[in-house]
Amino acid sequence: MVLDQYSKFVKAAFDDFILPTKKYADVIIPRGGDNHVAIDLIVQHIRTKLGQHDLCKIYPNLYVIQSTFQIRGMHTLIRDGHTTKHDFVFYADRLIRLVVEHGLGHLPFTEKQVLTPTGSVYSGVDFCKRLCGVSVIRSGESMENALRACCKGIKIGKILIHREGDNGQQLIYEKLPLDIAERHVLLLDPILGTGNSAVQAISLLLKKGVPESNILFLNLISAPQGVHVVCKRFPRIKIVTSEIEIGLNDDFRVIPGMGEFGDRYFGTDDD
Ligand SMILES: O=P(O)(O)OC[C@H]1O[C@H](OP(=O)(O)OP(=O)(O)O)[C@H](O)[C@@H]1O
Repeated sequence: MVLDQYSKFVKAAFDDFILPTKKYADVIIPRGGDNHVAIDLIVQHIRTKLGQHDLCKIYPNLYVIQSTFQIRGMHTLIRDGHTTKHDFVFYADRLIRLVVEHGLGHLPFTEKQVLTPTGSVYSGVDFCKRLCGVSVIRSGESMENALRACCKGIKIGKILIHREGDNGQQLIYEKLPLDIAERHVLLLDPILGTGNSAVQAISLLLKKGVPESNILFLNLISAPQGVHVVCKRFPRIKIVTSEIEIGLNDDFRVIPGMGEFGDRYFGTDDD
């Protein structure tokens, strides 16, 4: 029942977009009992969605992939702390594949005509050829398979950045294709938190001669703080993400987030 009202509420809030959400929630679902928790969750969700909408308006190079119930379902599973490693990897991989495919859609293309078996001409496009991936070790490596599955034989470079809290970022290791400056670069890291790791990684790519507009940063979740930091500093890079988060906690971890992505994906957590 509450969910039904919630759907109507979400639709109305988005249709009108000007409704003061909390007040509206109070009117639709009277407070009291379990509804109190439901309202808070709804308000939190709407705030995130409205914030996401605002961020995309502020930064035209930020792309949040269109949400569907399948995508919400995948997020629900990978964010659930009780999800098994096997399921976490399976659903993270599904989401990553979607983000990668979406990201590739932002690459330039050339027009191409082909002759179909019926003898007709099909006016299509040719894929952008000069590409490479760069994964931020370690979590970014989880995105390499999806990129390889979409781009046959793609070169993939690596960057290792040591992270401590909200600062202390330090570049430890890098191995990049020698001709990276002539390529479009798909930067891979599932989490954008404070943005400090991304700033380090992007700065290195720029130092190697990659034009800012040739960088596409692909991630699963982005905290608004990280989006502000990256988009303000590098206004020409594109960010493709699947969800915008509420923010960061006192430890500079993304919330609601999904915990330590690398540990959960590679099975190095304690469980
Ligand atoms: O935006 P930031 O605040 O810099 O945080 C994001 C970084 O944190 C995570 O890596 P983590 O340091 O947890 O290492 P891991 O990939 O080895 O798990 C993530 O994969 C990013 O690289």
